[in-house]
Amino acid sequence: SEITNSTNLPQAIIIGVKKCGTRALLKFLSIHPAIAASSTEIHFFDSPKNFQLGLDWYRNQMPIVKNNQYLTIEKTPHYFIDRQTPARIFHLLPEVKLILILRDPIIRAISDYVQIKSRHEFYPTFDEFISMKNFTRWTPIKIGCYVIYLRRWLKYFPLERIHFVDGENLIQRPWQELEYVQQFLNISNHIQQEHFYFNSNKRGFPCVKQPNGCLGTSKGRQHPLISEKTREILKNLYSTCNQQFKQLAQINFSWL
Ligand SMILES: Nc1ncnc2c1ncn2[C@@H]1O[C@H](COP(=O)(O)OS(=O)(=O)O)[C@@H](OP(=O)(O)O)[C@H]1O
Repeated sequence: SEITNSTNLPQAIIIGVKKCGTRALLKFLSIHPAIAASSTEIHFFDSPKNFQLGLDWYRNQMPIVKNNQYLTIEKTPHYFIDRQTPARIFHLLPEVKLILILRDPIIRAISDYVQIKSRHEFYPTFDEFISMKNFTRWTPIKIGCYVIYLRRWLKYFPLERIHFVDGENLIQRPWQELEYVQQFLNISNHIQQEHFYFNSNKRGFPCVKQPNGCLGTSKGRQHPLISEKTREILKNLYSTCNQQFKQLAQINFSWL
C-alpha cells in the first residue's frame, strides 16, 4: 500500500509528571503498531518561544506517520505544572486525551534531586535540603503535591479525559499498566508480558525485547539513601496531598 509522508497533531499527550516514568511509558507505548511517538519533548504549550510558532510548527515536530499508524503521541512532563498549558491545550486540541503518570512523591523527589545533582559538582545531600527552613518551596518537593496541579487541569478537562498511570506498577508489571492505557486510547491490546524483560544491570527496570530496548543512561540512576527522619517529614508532608489527590482523581494506587 501507499507510503504516506505526513505528520499529525497528537491525539494523546503524556502531560507528566516529571521523573515518574514518562519516557518509559512512551517507549513502551510505541511497541504498538498503531502508535507514532515523538522522540523528543516538544515543549510547545509551555514555551512562549515555541507557542508563538503556531500549530503548524507543532504538527511538523511530530513523527512521520507510517500508513498503519493513526495515533500520534508526544510527552512533555513540564506541561503538568505549567500554568498556561491546560487552557492552551483545551483551546487548540479540545478532543485530545491526556495521560498522567505518577509515582510515590518521595521517590519522585529523590529522582529529581539526583538529576539536578548530576549537573553540579558540589551539591548538598538530599537530607540537607529537607533540613532547610523553606524546603517545601524547593521545586523537587513542591511538584509532588500533585493535587494542586490536577485542580488546574480539571478546570478545563473532565476527569474521564485524563488517564492516570501508576508509575510504580509500570516498573513492576508494565504490561498491566499498558493494558489500561490501550483501553483508554481505544486501541487493541497489543502490548503483552512477552514484550518485556527485567534487566538486572539496570536496577531491575523493565526493558523491551528489541535492540536498544532499555532506556538510556540518564534513566534508572542510583538513588542515595535518605534518613528515617527525612522520610517521616516527607510522609507527613505528602499525606494530605495524596489523600486529596486520590479523592479528586478517583484512583487507588497502593502508595497513595
Ligand atoms: N523501564 C525503565 N527504565 C528506566 N527507568 C525507568 C523505567 N521505568 C520507570 N523508570 C523511572 O523513570 C524515571 C525517569 O522518569 P522520566 O522519564 O519521567 O524522567 S523525565 O521527567 O523525562 O526526566 C527514572 O528515574 P531514576 O530512577 O531517578 O533515573 C526511573 O526510576
